[in-house]
Amino acid sequence: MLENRVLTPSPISPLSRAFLYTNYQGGGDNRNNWMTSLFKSSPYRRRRDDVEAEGSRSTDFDSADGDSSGTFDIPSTKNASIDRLRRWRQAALVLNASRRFRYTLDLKKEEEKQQILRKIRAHAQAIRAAYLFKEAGNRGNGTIKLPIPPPPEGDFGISQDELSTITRDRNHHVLEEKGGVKSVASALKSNTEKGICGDDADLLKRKNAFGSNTYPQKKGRSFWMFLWEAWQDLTLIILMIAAVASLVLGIKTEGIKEGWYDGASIAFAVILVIVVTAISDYKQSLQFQNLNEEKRNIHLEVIRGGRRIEVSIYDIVVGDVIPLNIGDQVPADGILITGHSLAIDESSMTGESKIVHKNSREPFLMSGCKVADGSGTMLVTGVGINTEWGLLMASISEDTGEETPLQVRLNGVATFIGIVGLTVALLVLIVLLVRYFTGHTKDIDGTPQFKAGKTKASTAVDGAIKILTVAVTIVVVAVPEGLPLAVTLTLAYSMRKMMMDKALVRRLSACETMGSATTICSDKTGTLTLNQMTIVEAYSGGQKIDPPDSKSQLPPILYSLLIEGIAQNTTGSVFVPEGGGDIEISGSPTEKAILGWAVKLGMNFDAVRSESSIIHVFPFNSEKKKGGVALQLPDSQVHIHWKGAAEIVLASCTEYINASGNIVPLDQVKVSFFRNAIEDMAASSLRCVAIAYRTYDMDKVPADEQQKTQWALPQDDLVLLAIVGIKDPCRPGVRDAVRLCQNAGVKVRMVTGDNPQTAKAIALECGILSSAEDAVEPYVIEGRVFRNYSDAEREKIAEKILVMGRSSPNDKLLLVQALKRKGHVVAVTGDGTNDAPALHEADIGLSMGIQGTEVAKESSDIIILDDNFASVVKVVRWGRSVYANIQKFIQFQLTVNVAALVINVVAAISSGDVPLNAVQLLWVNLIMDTLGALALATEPPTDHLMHRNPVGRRYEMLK
Ligand SMILES: Nc1ncnc2c1ncn2[C@@H]1O[C@H](COP(=O)(O)OP(=O)(O)OP(=O)(O)O)[C@@H](O)[C@H]1O
Ligand SMILES: [Ca+2]
Repeated sequence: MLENRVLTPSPISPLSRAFLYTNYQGGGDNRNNWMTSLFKSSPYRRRRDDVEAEGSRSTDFDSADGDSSGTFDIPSTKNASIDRLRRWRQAALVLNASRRFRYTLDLKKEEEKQQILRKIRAHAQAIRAAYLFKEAGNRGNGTIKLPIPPPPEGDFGISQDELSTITRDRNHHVLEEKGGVKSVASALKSNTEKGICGDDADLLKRKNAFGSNTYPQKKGRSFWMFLWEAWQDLTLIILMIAAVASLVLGIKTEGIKEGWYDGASIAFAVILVIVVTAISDYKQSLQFQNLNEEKRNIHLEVIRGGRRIEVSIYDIVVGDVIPLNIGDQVPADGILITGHSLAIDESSMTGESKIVHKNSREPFLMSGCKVADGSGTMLVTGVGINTEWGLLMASISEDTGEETPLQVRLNGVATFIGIVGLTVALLVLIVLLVRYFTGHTKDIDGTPQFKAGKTKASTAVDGAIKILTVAVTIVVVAVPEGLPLAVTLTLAYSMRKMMMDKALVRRLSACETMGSATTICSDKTGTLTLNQMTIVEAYSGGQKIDPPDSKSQLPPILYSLLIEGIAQNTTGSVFVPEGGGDIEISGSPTEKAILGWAVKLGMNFDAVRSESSIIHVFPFNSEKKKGGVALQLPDSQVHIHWKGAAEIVLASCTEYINASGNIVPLDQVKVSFFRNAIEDMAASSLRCVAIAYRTYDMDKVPADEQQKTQWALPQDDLVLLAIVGIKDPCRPGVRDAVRLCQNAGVKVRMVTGDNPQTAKAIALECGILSSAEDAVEPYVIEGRVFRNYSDAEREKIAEKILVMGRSSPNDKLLLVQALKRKGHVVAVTGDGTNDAPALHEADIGLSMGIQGTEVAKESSDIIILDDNFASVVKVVRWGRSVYANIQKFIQFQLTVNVAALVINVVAAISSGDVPLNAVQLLWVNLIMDTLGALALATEPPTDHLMHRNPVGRRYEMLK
């Protein structure tokens, strides 16, 4: 059971408190009903894109070859309509809908969530009050105590109520009255630049005054619920009736001492089945709850005491200053402090997929939304239950309502087998009845059991019931109830094991799909390499700087421009502890490498940053492969700095600063000098970044705030300042992992944003390319070339591509589509926000746990927690073992089922009696279905699995 996450009662506004008092009459339950009716009352319109979003995650279950042939298809597209799923569900003979489809995509729950959201928006205050009330009721153990928190302000200059009015109601007036975001920050004893001081006492004080960023979790279903559900199974109910009948019959015919055996052992068998099923289901629901916990526990950076530290989202407090970057989730309600081209996707909260630009006129940020573009910092003003997100999270229980394609298909198989069993049982029933009533069924001494006119009616009925019990038992044996159980068990087991291997499974179906993957398109940076970057080569002033951090080789004017560009044109930061100690550099690995180099060159980060002010930012993105910033200097000069992929930035340069500090034109000779330098560095697997700048007229800078946000920074006629080569070593073990994949028939392709030469060098290093001779088109291709092909051409060469360099996220998507059209089962890794489409399109999307953005994680099926390619390969292994185990289980089931059925049918027809009686059959079945499932489902994978070719899109389970 999940413990309640709220430790301290969150403070509530006077209004809510008034509400509590006026409504306090009947206790917690009333509140509950009132709330559910509130949630229920609005008519619900389902949004089309919601359905599609889910539909695209579900699979295409229509297949020409039915289940009877034993052939299965991995659906070729994720974009099957949800209706098909529905149809399929209705088509199956459902013995117990609730049990069988527990892990099915739960449309109703989705609808519920949307409704709740809408209601929350309308009744936020009232619902919050109701929650706190219910909480208090629960805590008080029946005796209801009203939560009267200490004065909410504590010793802060502003109350939660006022903060809520500002942020939640988007009230500009109150914000202005309070003196803007800076004054609000100081009222919260925070600082818009340095954040809160963040020691334990401070954090505690904030949690007491404003609550913590947690919400009461809806409790999962109890064990008794699972027991209750497990027992509502048609077969089990029939068996229960059979047990009672047998008990009555037995006692009547053989007396109380001996006659209870049969009935009781049937009953015992049934109880055992129910308990095992319930325990297994319950354990799985706990596992899913843990997984959800894990999924929600996002780690993010906050600025405390001027230094960036990583904390869990649950530890965010009011007053915190949080840097926001593209792909992040807004972790709490807040006000924007500074932002550049910041755009927020509010669709998860408002339901409209609209990107909202945030600036000083529209500074209110809502928890749970995603950063679609740009960057900024925010001041937290509301956490936990005081935000709409918190309320939403508190009101929905997240049961992973998913059934995987394999489960759905195997349900079909189970149904088919069930129908065969039913037919056979009917046959046996008829044969036995006919034999019995025609006097062909004889006792051991040879006298017929039934003689027309002589046998008593009650004896005849007894005889008929016995025959009926045999028939029922045959049905029960034939129906492989254990099959869905086995599949769920296998999936849950491999999911748990994958977790230990650093893969967090977001979608259960990914476990099985991964087993049939035929190709993996992997990122380079961070996945195949360590993502620990350092600058090892540098070119500046028209020459090579050796060693790269020798400041003396740089003319002063070049040095100061370079340092200015690096310090201002970055999303990272440098923290110098006051009392001495190691300098802390934070940011993306590339940024860290460049900042680290500048620090070694003698940069004083804070000092350089205070010398000029930022007018406008063009954030780095993987599409353009460069990022820029416009600076205003004290003398009203404007500098525009660019930093990005070396050959791209170099192409925009017309001048450079030479060794004596003069700006000189970049002639043909110098251009080829720099080009060669880039190629040399790339060939030794270095990532190349160029830094350049230009001056600009202040008059031409748009004065209007609105126009400025649209301003495209001038990006030509640049002056080259430096080109650096960054080393990012290959991960140890990647070479072996790649080889393992190749042996297993899974082709590994590298899709990277880096220079094709760099990509080639790394690909050779980790074995994706076997020799330098292979490193030619089409095996190695540039994103731009691939992009410009027609669909048909792309399809033709896609299979050959091993390395794609200088690719944009869209190229990745094109490659995935082409490969899928060729019939591949494609796994794709990605970390960036714009990798989301490719991750979504792929059969299995894998996102990176460390470097991955929230957006990428949400579009993925599996999160690789350690960003390591070797973990991806482990997932393949586990995926394959899912198939192997289910195959074994089906073989085992069929063997026993067929044997039992054949023996009984033959015997019934030839001798009128069955050699295996109901109790015996039942126990065989019991062991087979439950314990057999337990045993076979949890077989670990063997190395043998990785020497086979992948099953691919078509595979056979029953042969
Ligand atoms: N922060 C940055 N500032 C400026 N340039 C950068 C930055 N990060 C990367 N680059 C440049 O952009 C190029 C590619 O970046 P991109 O984000 O597309 O690839 P990546 O995602 O880092 O690599 P991969 O696709 O292998 O994971 C790099 O080769 C580098 O030259
Ligand atoms: Ca069975």
